[in-house]
Amino acid sequence: MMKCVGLIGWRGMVGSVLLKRMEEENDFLNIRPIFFSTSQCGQDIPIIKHVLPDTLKDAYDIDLLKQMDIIITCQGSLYTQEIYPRLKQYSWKGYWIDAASLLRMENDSTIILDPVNYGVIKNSISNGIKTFIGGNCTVSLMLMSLGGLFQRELIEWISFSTYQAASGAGARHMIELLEQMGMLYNSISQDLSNPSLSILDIERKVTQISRSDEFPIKNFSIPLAGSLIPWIDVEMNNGQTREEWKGQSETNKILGFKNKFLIDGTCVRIGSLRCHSQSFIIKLKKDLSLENIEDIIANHNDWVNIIPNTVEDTLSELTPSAVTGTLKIPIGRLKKLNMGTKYISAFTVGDQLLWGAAEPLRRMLNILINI
Ligand SMILES: NC(=O)C1=CN([C@@H]2O[C@H](COP(=O)(O)OP(=O)(O)OC[C@H]3O[C@@H](n4cnc5c(N)ncnc54)[C@H](OP(=O)(O)O)[C@@H]3O)[C@@H](O)[C@H]2O)C=CC1
Ligand SMILES: N[C@@H](CC(=O)OP(=O)(O)O)C(=O)O
Repeated sequence: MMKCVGLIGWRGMVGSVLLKRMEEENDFLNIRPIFFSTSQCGQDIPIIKHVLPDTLKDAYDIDLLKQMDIIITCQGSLYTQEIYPRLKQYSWKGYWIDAASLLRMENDSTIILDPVNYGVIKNSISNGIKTFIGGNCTVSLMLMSLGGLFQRELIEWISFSTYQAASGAGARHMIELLEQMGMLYNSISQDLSNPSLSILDIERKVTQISRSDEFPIKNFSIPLAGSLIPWIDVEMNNGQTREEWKGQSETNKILGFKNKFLIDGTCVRIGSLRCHSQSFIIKLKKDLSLENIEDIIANHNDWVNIIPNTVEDTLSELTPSAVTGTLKIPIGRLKKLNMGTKYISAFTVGDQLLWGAAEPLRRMLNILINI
């Protein structure tokens, strides 16, 4: 019999990317979906291929939620915090698949990224684990790109610098970034064709506008357009931000280890829309040739792709604008560093709403409906 799957948070940014992917891959042919909403209960469900018309159910209706074999939620940590303990209190035996970070580090949850940790996921299912959580977007994208080096345990440590898109902060932040860009352009659009003004006159005007009271900064709290923000998420007690802390802690949990891999760096918000990029300095345990390293990386999964370290290939394949909206995981700028033959650099780009959020969830759903 087809499994009854409750979908919550499908209307949001991550959830709508998830629905689109499920529709593209005909996932709805294999499940009996029930759509929930925290705010639109009673309205029609979205029109989706292979799904019969129905009305939205109340996402706080515990009696109905209890009847689901699987619940997949992209609604966020507040919803998880309210509903998950109540379901557990009622000894609900279904599977919980969640995009939110709240339960990621719990002992009875597994972080899901099956091209990287299928074995860990299978073991968890065999051991009765019922809670499967999508990883942090930056961590998942790092593992999709460097999975081969992790799998062979060739990494001594990684230092990262990230270039994270506005979408990671949520839809309202993306809108604000575009409003900031628009306001900056509108303030100088006439000046650009005025030959008597120098670029520094124009820049001064742009800077003044970005520092003025009318500049839209409600969500980011400071300008992002034309600037960057070297701080993501809350402060930890060791100087790291929580986003930086996730690099080592989530990576090790995903791979089934406790602090085996040393990973640290700086996370930075930049003005791209939905692709996170990351620059890595890696110390390897062995001196391997670049060709060997490239083979190990390229053979790890179907989405990672080595971009030759040339200007043409880098500019055409290794940018957010080339990758946005695709499942591609390009990795390039691979080279040995002056520090020694075991030190390499690499640069990767990935869509943080696909591999960084929605795709691992729909793949986990498929693993569960096939067991
Ligand atoms: N943004 C990201 O990159 C990532 C997010 N996550 C997790 O996923 C959670 C959801 O994130 P995200 O999708 O960005 O959140 P959104 O704010 O886009 O959506 C969350 C919910 O808000 C409600 N909502 C209210 N008004 C609207 C509207 N106008 N359009 C769409 N939805 C609306 C919907 O619930 P309803 O239909 O019930 O009203 C929706 O499910 C996050 O809290 C986080 O835990 C995880 C990884 C990455
Ligand atoms: N914090 C990430 C996005 C995100 O939602 O991460 P997490 O799922 O770990 O809370 C970013 O801002 O880019």
